[in-house]
Amino acid sequence: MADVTTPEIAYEVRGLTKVYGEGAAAVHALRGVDVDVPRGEIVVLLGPSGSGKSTLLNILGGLDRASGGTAQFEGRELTEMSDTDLTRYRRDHVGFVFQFYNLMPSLTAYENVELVTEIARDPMDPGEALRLVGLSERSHHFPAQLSGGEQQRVAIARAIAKQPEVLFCDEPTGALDSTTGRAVLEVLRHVNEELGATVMIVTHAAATAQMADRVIHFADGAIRDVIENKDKRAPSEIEW
Ligand SMILES: Nc1ncnc2c1ncn2[C@@H]1O[C@H](COP(=O)(O)OP(=O)(O)OP(=O)(O)O)[C@@H](O)[C@H]1O
Repeated sequence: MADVTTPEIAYEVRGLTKVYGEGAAAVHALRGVDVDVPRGEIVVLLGPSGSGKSTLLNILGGLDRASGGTAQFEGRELTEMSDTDLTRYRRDHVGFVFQFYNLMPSLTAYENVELVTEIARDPMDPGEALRLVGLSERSHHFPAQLSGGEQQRVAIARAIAKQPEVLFCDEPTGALDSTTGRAVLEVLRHVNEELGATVMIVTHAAATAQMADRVIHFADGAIRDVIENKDKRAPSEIEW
């Protein structure tokens, strides 16, 4: 039975700002962002280049720090955490997938995943992570022997192997053709359903919004609107 005390909101963000640089060179990447991210949802962030999507993702993922405002993860204030606590938060609770896969070329798919499971608090078996992304057959291949889509699936396996509550994906299909990109999105949907992980995806591929529970539109460092998607589709049904 579900724990009734478990908060249903993964992230509660209020008045979040981020300024890079100072004085005349200052860039206001976030100008006061308010948003709630419910647990277990697929959330897609859309908006023009430079509108602040990655900045928000990086702050929520503990890779960067806000300049002002608050951001709570399940009731814990990220903006007030020490560097040590933020590192622990990153290690124990969140996984990242980027446009470029950042795999170790000298290690097999299995070993790339294992690298993370060796230091994780409650990891799944690397073989299980690779099975979840449909790559059991290629476990012992090196990155150079895998296609772009397969390499991205290894990167996803590596990110989910530590069983994160949240999976952050920044342009996960940016380097892939639409068919391969769709297969990678299918893996993300599978991860969301199988592990119950909240999945946040920054993308320029606006059609990705069709698979989201919630779509956040950014413009000029702020959220323009948040739309609940009542007609959520499987990636295989997305119209590009
Ligand atoms: N480390 C940094 N130093 C200085 N400015 C930065 C830094 N990171 C981001 N910015 C600036 O902050 C603004 C928001 O950038 P961000 O990467 O969040 O936008 P984005 O919406 O994700 O864009 P894209 O879709 O192109 O990835 C941009 O003007 C960017 O140039």
